[in-house]
Amino acid sequence: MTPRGDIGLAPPLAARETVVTLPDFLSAEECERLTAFGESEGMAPGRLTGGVMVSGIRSASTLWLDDDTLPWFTDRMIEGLALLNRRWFDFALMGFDEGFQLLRYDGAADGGDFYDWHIDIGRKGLNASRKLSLVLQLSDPADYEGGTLEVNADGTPAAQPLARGSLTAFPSYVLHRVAPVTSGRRYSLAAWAHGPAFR
Ligand SMILES: O=C(O)CCC(=O)C(=O)O
Ligand SMILES: [Fe+2]
Repeated sequence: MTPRGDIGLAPPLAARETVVTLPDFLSAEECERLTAFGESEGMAPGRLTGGVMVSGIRSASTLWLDDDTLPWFTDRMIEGLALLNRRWFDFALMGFDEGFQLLRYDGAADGGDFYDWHIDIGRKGLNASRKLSLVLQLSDPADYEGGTLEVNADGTPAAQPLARGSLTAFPSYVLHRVAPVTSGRRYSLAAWAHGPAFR
């Protein structure tokens, strides 16, 4: 029977994956450039998500970067996104419509900064068109304890690689969290590729 419509016509992928990490996406020196930039601009502490106060969901300091803030970094992210999407996701994507969010999680023995279980797709504005989430590990894992990014795609939380400079990608409808940082300081950067609704 001849398939109707475009079913079965997806381009060849390396594999279909839910969570993919590119190790060594950035060098240690490039990670340092990003965190130093964040500190020079000032990172605002807060418990914000989607511009709304949601006390208890997230505690972290943040700074938004526009696509023209650090052009070298934007170029790298576009390259990384193209590679990830071509090889593993094959989503219809338009771009990084909301820039990039630099995050700082400060540790405390009695419960430091964290980001509790959530998905990145929201109901309103740009949050509604998020499709692929990207998380960049900017700290040396020796600099903090706790703070592991866990992704729960199949009922079991899976700890993602901590290595500095690695880039982890997963669909924005997948549950994930950052465990509380119990000592030291962890920096990361989150980005979202947007596009037309899943169908
Ligand atoms: O900091 C991280 O590792 C993840 C951040 C995150 O999940 C988010 O900003 O939506
Ligand atoms: Fe998230």
